[in-house]
Amino acid sequence: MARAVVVVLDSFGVGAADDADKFGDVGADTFGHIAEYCAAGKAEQGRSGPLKLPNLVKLGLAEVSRGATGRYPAGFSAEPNCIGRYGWAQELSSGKDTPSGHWEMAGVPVTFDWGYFLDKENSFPAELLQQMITQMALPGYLGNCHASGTEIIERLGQEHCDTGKPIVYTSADSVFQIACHEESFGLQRLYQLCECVRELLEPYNIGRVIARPFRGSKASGFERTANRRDYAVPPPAATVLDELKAAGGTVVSIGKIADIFAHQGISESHKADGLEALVDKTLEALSTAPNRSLIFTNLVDFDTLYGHRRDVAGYARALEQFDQRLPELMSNLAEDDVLILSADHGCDPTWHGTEHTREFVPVLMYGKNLPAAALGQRKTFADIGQTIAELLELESLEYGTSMLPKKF
Ligand SMILES: O=P(O)(O)O[C@H]1O[C@H](CO)[C@@H](O)[C@H]1O
Ligand SMILES: [Mn+2]
Ligand SMILES: [Mn+2]
Repeated sequence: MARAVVVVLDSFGVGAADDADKFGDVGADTFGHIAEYCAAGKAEQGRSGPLKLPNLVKLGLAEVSRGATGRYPAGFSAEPNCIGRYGWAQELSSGKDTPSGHWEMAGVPVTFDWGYFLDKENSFPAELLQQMITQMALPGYLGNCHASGTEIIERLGQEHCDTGKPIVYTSADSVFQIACHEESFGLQRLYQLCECVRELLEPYNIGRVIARPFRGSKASGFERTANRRDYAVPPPAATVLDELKAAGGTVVSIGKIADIFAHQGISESHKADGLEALVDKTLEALSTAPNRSLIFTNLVDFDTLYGHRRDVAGYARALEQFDQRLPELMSNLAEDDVLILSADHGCDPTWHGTEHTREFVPVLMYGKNLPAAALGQRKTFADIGQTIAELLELESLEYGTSMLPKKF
C-alpha cells in the first residue's frame, strides 16, 4: 500500500483569503510579496535577483498563485507543463494559528473560538500569574505583554538572568510563551514551568504554551535555541493521524508535528534543527517507513526565522534552498507514494507587525503515478486529510474532499 508524505512549509501563504478582512489582512500575500521584493532587487542578502523556484513551479506553484490572487507573481509566468496536482485552500478554522492549520489539514477544523490575551500590556490575568509564582516558587515574572520573541529577550534577557524571573509574553495567537535562559534558569525547569502553566490555563481555552529557551549574554547577544517546545491542547476530535494509527498504520512526525498534535496519533517522532536537517530526516523516514505510513514534516524556519522576523531575503533564501531539495524528495518516493506540500497559514514578511496573515495555502501534490491536474480552490485544508484517508484506505473523514483522481 501507498505512503503519504506531507511537508508543511510553515506560513507559506499564497494570497489573502476571502475572509482576510476579519483579520486585518486584506492584501497580504506571503509568496507574492517575497517574489515582488526579489524582482525589485530588495532581497539581496545571501541570495540575489528574482526568486527562483523551478521545482515548485513545475508542481504548479505559479499557477496556484495566479488562481489565488488573479495574477502571476513578479518574475513568474505561465507553466504549461505542470507535473503536479495543484490548488489553493481556504481555512475553515476560526484562527490563523499553527494548531488550527495543522489540525484542519488532518481533518479537524477548529470551529470554536480560542481564548486570547488581547491586552497589549498586562496581558495575563493577575490571578493566573500569582498561581504560577506560588506553584513554581518564582521570584516574580517579566514581560506580561504582547511581544516579538527575539525583541523581548534582547530587552529583558539580562534582567531575567539577574533576577531569575521568567519572561512571559503572548501575541495575536492563542499562546502563553515563556522565555528563560537555558543555563541560568535551566532548560528542564523551564519545561516544568510550561507544564505547570499548561494546567493552570485549563479555564482559559488557550491553544498553546510555548517554551522559548535562549542562550548567550548581554555582551555577546541573546539567541534562542532549538530546544523550543510546544505544549498544545489535544485536537478536539480524532484526526487522520489517530485514525491511521488505530488502523495499524504508522505515523512518523518530523519536527514539531508531534508537539502540535499533543503527541496524539503519533507512532514515532524525530526532531532536527533547521530546514536542511528536517529535509534529511524526511528522506531518512522515506527510506525506512513501512507501507501505510504518513510521514508528516513541519518546516518551521519559514515562519519563526523569517516570517515573524519580517526578513524577506531570509524567507526567499529558505524557499530557494527548499526548492533545491525538492527533486530528492520526489525521486525517493516509492511507486504509489504521494507527496503533498502545503502550509498552515500565512506570515507575510512585508506585512506590518510580526503576526501571521490570513491567507490561502498552496496544495501541491506529486506521485510517480499520479496524473497532473488543476484542483482549483479548495473549501478547506481538510481536503488534505481526506486525501490521506482515501490513499491509506481509511474510513472517510467528516470534513474534506479527496483530491485523488477517481479509481487511483
Ligand atoms: O515572536 P515569537 O516568539 O517567534 O512568536 C511567534 O511564535 C508564536 C507561535 O508560532 C506566535 O504566536 C508568534 O507570536
Ligand atoms: Mn505555523
Ligand atoms: Mn508562527
